Amino acid sequence: MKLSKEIHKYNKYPERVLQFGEGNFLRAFSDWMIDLMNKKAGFGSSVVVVQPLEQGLVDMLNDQDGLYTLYLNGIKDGEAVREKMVVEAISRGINPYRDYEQYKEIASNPELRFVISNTTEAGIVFDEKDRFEDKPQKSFPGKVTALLYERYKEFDGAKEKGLIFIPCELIDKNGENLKKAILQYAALWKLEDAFIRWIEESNTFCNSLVDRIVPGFPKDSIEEITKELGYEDKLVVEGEQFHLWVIEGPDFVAEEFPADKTGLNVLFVKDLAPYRTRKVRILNGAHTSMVPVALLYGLETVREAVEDKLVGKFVRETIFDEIVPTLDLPKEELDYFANAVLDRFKNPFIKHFLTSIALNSHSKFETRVLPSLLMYKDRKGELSKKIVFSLASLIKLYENKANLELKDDQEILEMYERLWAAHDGTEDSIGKIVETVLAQEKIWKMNLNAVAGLKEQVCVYLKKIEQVGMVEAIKEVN
Ligand SMILES: NC(=O)c1ccc[n+]([C@@H]2O[C@H](COP(=O)([O-])OP(=O)(O)OC[C@H]3O[C@@H](n4cnc5c(N)ncnc54)[C@H](O)[C@@H]3O)[C@@H](O)[C@H]2O)c1
Ligand SMILES: O=P(O)(O)OC[C@@H](O)[C@@H](O)[C@H](O)[C@H](O)CO
Repeated sequence: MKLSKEIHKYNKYPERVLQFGEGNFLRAFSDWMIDLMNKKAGFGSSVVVVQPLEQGLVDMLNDQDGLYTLYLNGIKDGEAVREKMVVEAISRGINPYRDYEQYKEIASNPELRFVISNTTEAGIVFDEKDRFEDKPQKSFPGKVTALLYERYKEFDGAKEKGLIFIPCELIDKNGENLKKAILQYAALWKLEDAFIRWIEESNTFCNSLVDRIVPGFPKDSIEEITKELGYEDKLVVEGEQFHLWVIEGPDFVAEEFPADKTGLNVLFVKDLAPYRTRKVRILNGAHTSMVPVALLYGLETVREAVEDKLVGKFVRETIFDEIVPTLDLPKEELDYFANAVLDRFKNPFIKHFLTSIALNSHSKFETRVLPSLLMYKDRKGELSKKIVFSLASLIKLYENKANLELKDDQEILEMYERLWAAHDGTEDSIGKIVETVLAQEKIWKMNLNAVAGLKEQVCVYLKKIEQVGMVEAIKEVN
């Protein structure tokens, strides 16, 4: 028996929320919150989900009438808990590549008010190849611009039909960047000035920062879970208990989106920059910098990494000695956050695979780790050893990318292919590999060979890893 409305009755509300992205994160985060807001704060809104890519999960979602089971595992009020619930927020999913008319009709729903998205770091982009006539446009902002134009025409530019955007992509100023891309499309497609004014004046683009560890589908334990549930659910999603959503926007957003009235950890603020920097540098920075080291060490999950004697020490010292000193918030606050993050990493109920965090490691290293390396050098006048060691490990990790099925930008994968194939084991050859990787301005937004001493230090560590393997090499920096 599969999960569906036949076995789980639920209320559908007007579709007031449009969601781009049907991935694990939103289903374990904002959809869960909207479900609670419907049940506890009279929000009265269903979510219509649009699949941003041609391939995706909306068929599966529709097959289960928008329902899925969420497990929230972790520590709540000091107690270990494993809660499960069926999330009822989603009314249906649409694949705009197949059902464009259905997608277009969303624009003329007078009750629509919010747009939530998570299209990964790659999603909020302007692609000048997108054309107005495309059905649909390739990029997420292209699709939204076309939809907004439909809405603008349908309601004659009525001010109250503007939408509130709360993007969840983990990029700086996600709301502002989405708006910028939409305005670029409006200009590219030569849409009228009045439409551009309507975007500017009647639509609201909030920046937001999300935080919840969501490992996703529990592939390891799905058989037991199915037995426990008594029904089949192809969209089970697992996340931790901890959650934080920081939303930067005008006051009326908090009134209209009553997440903070339901005991949820949702903050409406005027400036989210400090929250973002703290989270991205400490939590995501620790994740990204531990991945190559822990994988080469032979570990599989985040928990194993922080609980291992040597790798755990490496992770803690990276955070407290090399990341925290580069941040500007009060030290006690940073230490408190960092300790809480380490506790979250040790969550015994969550299996967070290092290989899943490894996806696109290079762009993550650039945004989440490199700023700490550069700031540390600036402030202390020397290199942060552990972060540099992590960079050397990253280069080594990509030698055997096929073993771990590492996914990254194709150009990056091809570069490593060439570099490692030409490697003859000599110091010169290591130097060549390191110099070439550090020179990739497309990845690092600068030539890292310009950082004094960096190339030499990466070479030293890479050579050590080559010679003695990670289990011994990590002792160099511990
Ligand atoms: N999983 C977590 O713990 C977590 C926590 C906070 C933030 N995030 C953010 O969420 C993202 C991953 O989401 P997920 O965990 O739901 O993964 P997922 O693979 O389940 O979902 C990814 C979603 O992004 C869409 N997408 C992917 N590439 C796209 C592109 N180029 N254009 C438009 N849409 C695109 C997919 O269609 C899908 O809906 C990451 O970028 C991460 O920063 C994840
Ligand atoms: O989701 P990614 O792949 O961008 O990054 C991996 C993790 O660092 C990330 O998912 C964190 O668990 C999350 O950002 C916690 O809020």
